[in-house]
Amino acid sequence: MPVTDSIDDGDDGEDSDATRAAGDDATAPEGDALPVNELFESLQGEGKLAGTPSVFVRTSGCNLRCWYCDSYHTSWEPTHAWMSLDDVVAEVESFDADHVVLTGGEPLVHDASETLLERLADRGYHTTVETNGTIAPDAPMDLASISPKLANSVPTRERDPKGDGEWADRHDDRRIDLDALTALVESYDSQLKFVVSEADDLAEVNALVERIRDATTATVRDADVLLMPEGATRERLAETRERVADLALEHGYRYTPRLHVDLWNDAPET
Ligand SMILES: C[S@@+](CC[C@H](N)C(=O)[O-])C[C@H]1O[C@@H](n2cnc3c(N)ncnc32)[C@H](O)[C@@H]1O
Ligand SMILES: Nc1nc2[nH]cc(C(=O)O)c2c(=O)[nH]1
Ligand code: SF4
Ligand SMILES: [Mg+2]
Repeated sequence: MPVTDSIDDGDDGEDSDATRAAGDDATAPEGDALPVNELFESLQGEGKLAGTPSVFVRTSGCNLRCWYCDSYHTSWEPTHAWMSLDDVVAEVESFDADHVVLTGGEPLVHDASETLLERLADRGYHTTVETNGTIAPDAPMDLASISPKLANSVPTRERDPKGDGEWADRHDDRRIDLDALTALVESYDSQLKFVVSEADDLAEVNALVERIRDATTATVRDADVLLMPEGATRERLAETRERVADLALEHGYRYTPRLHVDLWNDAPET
């Protein structure tokens, strides 16, 4: 019997866009497997571990639609090949790096991501999960790299890469889940990595950090709050990064570069 596609955009029964765009590869195989958009070795470009040689496993499928998403083919038009977890682990092991970054898309929409994290932990890898913070998993990870989405991410009609604004309300309703954020910061070593475009974004960053602090007994230090300039290309980063660095200084948060964009612009597998 064919196995139902498990790419989940978070909609019960409404994942047909993700499924169709993936073509023949859309059908999940039997057994533990993930829809993988790309798997490569690079330097971690973002966050506390920036500069660390790492293997990146990028899954396809997301429950949000940030207008600026730099991984368009995992969210707006997901493409992938299904890989068994055996093959994912074997490919990870073919590289020298001892750090693995599980990203997407939103990797935590897939149950198999939890199994993959267990298998990587068993093999002694340091794992980072890049997540939008709307889903709290039950799996080992060494760093939860949480990127809660601000209002500046909403794909309004003017900003929607597909032009119709169809996702705006759904994205806005889903982008902040305080319970998931609280569970993540309580369960894991974590960083909160906000994509910032304008000075006005900081009021929302400050308010959300305070809400998270009020909701948890875990300590969220200013040094765990990172401001990352919005920009998928060198050209766009040249417009945002100095402003965002100044905002980090002003508010006492950390600034994180996007090393991979500085080095390799928007090339795939970097
Ligand atoms: C493609 S996302 C995948 C993981 C997860 N869905 C998330 O959003 O955290 C990886 C990282 O890239 C960031 N990102 C995506 N597009 C960006 C852009 N245009 N400028 C800056 N950061 C961006 C996200 O905020 C996240 O930290
Ligand atoms: N080099 C590099 N570092 C990254 N850190 C987080 C990334 C991501 O897309 O999640 C990423 C990425 O795409 N490339
Ligand atoms: S949550 Fe992450 S993968 Fe999903 S659309 Fe936003 S940036 Fe892209
Ligand atoms: Mg990236």
